[in-house]
Amino acid sequence: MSAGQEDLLVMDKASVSFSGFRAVSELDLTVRKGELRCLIGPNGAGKTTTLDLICGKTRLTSGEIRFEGRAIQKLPEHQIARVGIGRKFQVPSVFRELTVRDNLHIGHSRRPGVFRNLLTFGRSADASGIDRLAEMVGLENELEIEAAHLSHGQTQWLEIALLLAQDPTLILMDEPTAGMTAQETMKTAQLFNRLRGRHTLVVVEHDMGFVRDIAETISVMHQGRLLAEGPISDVERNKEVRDAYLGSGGIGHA
Ligand SMILES: Nc1ncnc2c1ncn2[C@@H]1O[C@H](COP(=O)(O)OP(=O)(O)OP(=O)(O)O)[C@@H](O)[C@H]1O
Repeated sequence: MSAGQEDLLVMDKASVSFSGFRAVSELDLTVRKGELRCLIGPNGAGKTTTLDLICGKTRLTSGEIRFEGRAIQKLPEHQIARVGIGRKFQVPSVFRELTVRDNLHIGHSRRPGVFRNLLTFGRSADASGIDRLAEMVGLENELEIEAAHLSHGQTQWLEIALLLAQDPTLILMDEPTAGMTAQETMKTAQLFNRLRGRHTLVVVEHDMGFVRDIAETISVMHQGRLLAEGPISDVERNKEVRDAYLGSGGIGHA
């Protein structure tokens, strides 16, 4: 893909080696502003490592990562977060003993640092912002429930709301539907479709039904490299992708 004004994230021949093993190899990946990009591929393809490289958790061995035109690969992780890249990890970080409303209250403050947020806790509620966030993730009826009593899916949605509260320009998510019921997965697809265009998302997923419901462009990784990229119909037809990942039964059988 050629460089354009709307390119938000550009990985340019990004590589990382662990003790000589190339987990990501000369990866070129361009994500445009407002895009919802799915990253798929077999186990060990380098998908999580790619997210780690973007958010600065893992350092590039060679290559470059540009965000809004600026090279970020040498910035420390907290500064990468500050320039507008947010990552949702699988391990929940919600306050389990607090209600959904109180969790969102803490997350909603734009002031950096949880401790400062705790200091202002209860004094400067932005109720409408909290209600909007809760509605966005489908937790508007759970606002007074303690986070400890939420289902797995609801906890994940609260995590997403806490991330949205930080208003990152680019959101990275690793297997957001892992452990969810079929109904929760469906609701998560609806949520992602609501986020489409408002945020830029890079989502690593194995659940191909979910990918089918949300994806515009899919990037397929295999052995640290980009194997294919394009709309789901193109990716599904690609012989190399079928051989490496999807199998002969098509994308619904991955
Ligand atoms: N810190 C590390 N040290 C050594 N090897 C690593 C490290 N991180 C990842 N790897 C290796 O790099 C390869 C890519 O791993 P990665 O987790 O990125 O794959 P993935 O595509 O996300 O796989 P999965 O779908 O199973 O999560 C794997 O072979 C993994 O063992």
